[in-house]
Amino acid sequence: MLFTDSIAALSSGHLPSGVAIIRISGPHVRFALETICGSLPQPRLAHYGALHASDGRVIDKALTLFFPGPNSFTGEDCGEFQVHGGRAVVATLLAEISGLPGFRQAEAGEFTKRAFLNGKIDLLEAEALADLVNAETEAQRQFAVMNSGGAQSEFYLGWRRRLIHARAMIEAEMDFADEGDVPGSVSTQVWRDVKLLIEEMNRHADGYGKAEMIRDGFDVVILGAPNAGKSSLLNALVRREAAIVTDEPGTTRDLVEAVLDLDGMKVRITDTAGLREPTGKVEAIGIERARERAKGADLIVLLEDMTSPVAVLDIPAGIRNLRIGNKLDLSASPEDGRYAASISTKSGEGLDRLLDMISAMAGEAIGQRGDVLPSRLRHVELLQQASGYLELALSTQDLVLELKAENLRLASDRIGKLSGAVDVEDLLDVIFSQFCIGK
Ligand SMILES: Nc1nc2c(ncn2[C@@H]2O[C@H](COP(=O)(O)OP(=O)(O)OP(=O)(O)O)[C@@H](O)[C@H]2O)c(=O)[nH]1
Ligand SMILES: [K+]
Ligand SMILES: [Mg+2]
Repeated sequence: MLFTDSIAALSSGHLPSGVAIIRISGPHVRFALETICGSLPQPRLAHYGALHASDGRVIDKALTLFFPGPNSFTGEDCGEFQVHGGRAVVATLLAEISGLPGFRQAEAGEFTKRAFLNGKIDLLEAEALADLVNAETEAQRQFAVMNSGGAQSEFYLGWRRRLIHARAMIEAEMDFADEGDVPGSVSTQVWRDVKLLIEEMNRHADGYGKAEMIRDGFDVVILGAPNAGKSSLLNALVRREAAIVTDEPGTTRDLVEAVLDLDGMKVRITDTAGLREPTGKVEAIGIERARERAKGADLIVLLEDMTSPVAVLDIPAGIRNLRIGNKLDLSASPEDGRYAASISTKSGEGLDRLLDMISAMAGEAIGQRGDVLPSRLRHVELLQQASGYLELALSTQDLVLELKAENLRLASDRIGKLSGAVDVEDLLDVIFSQFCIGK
């Protein structure tokens, strides 16, 4: 695909910064570089020199790079100005570029969109690039870098090949059938593989929860009676005063959430109102929120003050929990078998052990690093549709081969939409608008 206009944007972060990178792409890039640098830099070699405005003023001395298409990120001619990251420098240069014929400011994700439309990357790789830009933890980075390198694409391509093969076999069988000679063993093998594919697709789609956990975090909710030390625990784990602590029971009313990077995994910790018979409206709502919030947790930490234990036992079913004893510094009998761990938020004793336990549980829930997982709800929906068509292909009456073949085609079409190999025009705006400007 050829675009007739050229785009420009600041691709580096907030200003002022040491260096700012302004990126341009499109058919007018050569002209822009010649005009602003005085001459076209050697392809892919940094050129150092003054950048000039149209009235002859020097804008800055900068490094300029030229990446001729099609061997560039977008597949078009691309350029990069690495200037000093002052607001006025960037504003002047951007205004200068925008004033050149054919240029306009890029929209969010437009460089990546052009890369996709020019066949440089597929849709899964584009989505993974967005994830890479947004990655905050090591697990997120590893997941994104693996997929931006094509791991997810290759995985689905394998399925698509098997489906195309199955369809070819069935269509061949249809031709044989006209001649009254049906090689039954071939089709038995094909349907066996289709059945296997359905299982593989469903299992893979189930992995979305793990991808969500990598992106949104492993969700830990602290529950316990008033004054158990829940807010103190949250503060100790995240090492800042995220929640108010007092010796007054019923201090915390609302949910207080903080995020932790634990061994490269994002972990969300939520402090809640102490559970008891509420003494007023606000506390009643707070306790209701605590109970609601706990239902969606990946792990509940049940905290008890060991010097006056009040066990909270009516926790939501089916969610893992750790019963933890607090105020070890005041406790006479620290080796209490009721608790998975004994801690003191005051002295810090036992906190590392608790963090190790949470980390192990998060690691187990997230699964092996390097697993290929569906990373968007879009993927899960297409996978479910594909496996639905395969179910239909299996269940359609044996003799209607045309129907079976059509359902195989629809399934492989859905898998093709994952990478954008099959028409996805309607999706593009949704996907690329989630990017930042300049990417
Ligand atoms: N000695 C000792 N005191 C603690 C410890 N942890 C918390 N406390 C104290 O216990 C009191 C209650 O602590 P909070 O963290 O507010 O307890 P909470 O469970 O959040 O209480 P609510 O929000 O009212 O439900 C405060 O006075 C804390 O300083 C501990 O490990 N040792
Ligand atoms: K309190
Ligand atoms: Mg509290």
